[in-house]
Amino acid sequence: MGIRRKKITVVGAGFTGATTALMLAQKELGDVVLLDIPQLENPTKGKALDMLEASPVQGFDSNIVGTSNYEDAADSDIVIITAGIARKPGMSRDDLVNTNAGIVRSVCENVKKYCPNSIVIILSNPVDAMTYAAYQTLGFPKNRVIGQSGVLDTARYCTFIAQELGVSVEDVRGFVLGGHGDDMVPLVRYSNVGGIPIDTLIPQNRIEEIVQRTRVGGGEIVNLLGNGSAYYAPAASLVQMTEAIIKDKKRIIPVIAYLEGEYGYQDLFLGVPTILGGNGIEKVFELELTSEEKAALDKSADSVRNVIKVVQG
Ligand SMILES: NC(=O)C1=CN([C@@H]2O[C@H](COP(=O)(O)OP(=O)(O)OC[C@H]3O[C@@H](n4cnc5c(N)ncnc54)[C@H](O)[C@@H]3O)[C@@H](O)[C@H]2O)C=CC1
Ligand SMILES: O=C([O-])CC(=O)C(=O)O
Repeated sequence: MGIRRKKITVVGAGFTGATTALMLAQKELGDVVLLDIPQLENPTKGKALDMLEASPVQGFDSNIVGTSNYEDAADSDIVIITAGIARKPGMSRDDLVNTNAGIVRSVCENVKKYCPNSIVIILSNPVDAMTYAAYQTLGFPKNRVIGQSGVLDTARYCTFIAQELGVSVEDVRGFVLGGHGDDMVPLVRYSNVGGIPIDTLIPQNRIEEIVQRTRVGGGEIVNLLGNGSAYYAPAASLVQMTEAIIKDKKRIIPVIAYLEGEYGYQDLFLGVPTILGGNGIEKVFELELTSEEKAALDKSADSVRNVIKVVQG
């Protein structure tokens, strides 16, 4: 039996989906299927072919096809869902809930049918609630249904810390807990540069500004773009998660995971630190939190629960 390349389907060929497809192929993580609605079949095929024609220049051997037919996605190892509408200035992510819940559910019906053994990563917003909707529709075990927020939120946080200190982004460590909304919880106590705690290097008022800028980091980009939301850093985040799974790297990454008692929460999807490997979410770390940190996480969990209630009907 030959060794088969991994197959990765990206549903939604818009800004985030197309960027993700190209980055996945450039890293040769597998063959990529880019899938959008039938009305956009030709543009989707065109994007995929254009990416493929970059492969001789950049020297990557991943195949990329565009389609609107789930048969082309059959038996994918990983499915990344970016389908849905994005917010515009003045909107919150939660304003997208009804439209995107319908889209995510219809996509997941197909994923369940054509890719029953896949690991599914959800990006569509409001992502904590969309991951919940996907989990309900897919009926997959919880380790195989994963939402993306923590990698992106942490990336923003680490960017701002590196800028503040004028140090390499490679040496910044930290992470963000909670829902993908304005009350997410960057954990300052667990943040360091080259092992040196940031609160010994950055004054408290500047740390607070960095935390606040991180919380509204998505909105900052939405306001600058004017007609859509971020896609380069979101795509890079999806690729990091995909790589951790495909290479079974067992990376410690904050992702949106289904909680059944962890941190005291039941039947909730929320951003928490996990081990991400070949089986998807292999472990959820339950950190000791101070009473202040726990209160902030409770507030974020309450916001997520309110949006989940909408998808629960
Ligand atoms: N969780 C996160 O950190 C982030 C989430 N997002 C979210 O990701 C989503 C996509 O964002 P963009 O790519 O910028 O939007 P976009 O509008 O550029 O692309 C969305 C694509 O989904 C497609 N689509 C709609 N219904 C579909 C269906 N039933 N099947 C297949 N494809 C379908 C559309 O035709 C469109 O091409 C938005 O909901 C956005 O809010 C974006 C960035 C970060
Ligand atoms: O802000 C948005 O609507 C898109 C998103 O989730 C992000 O960039 O964090």
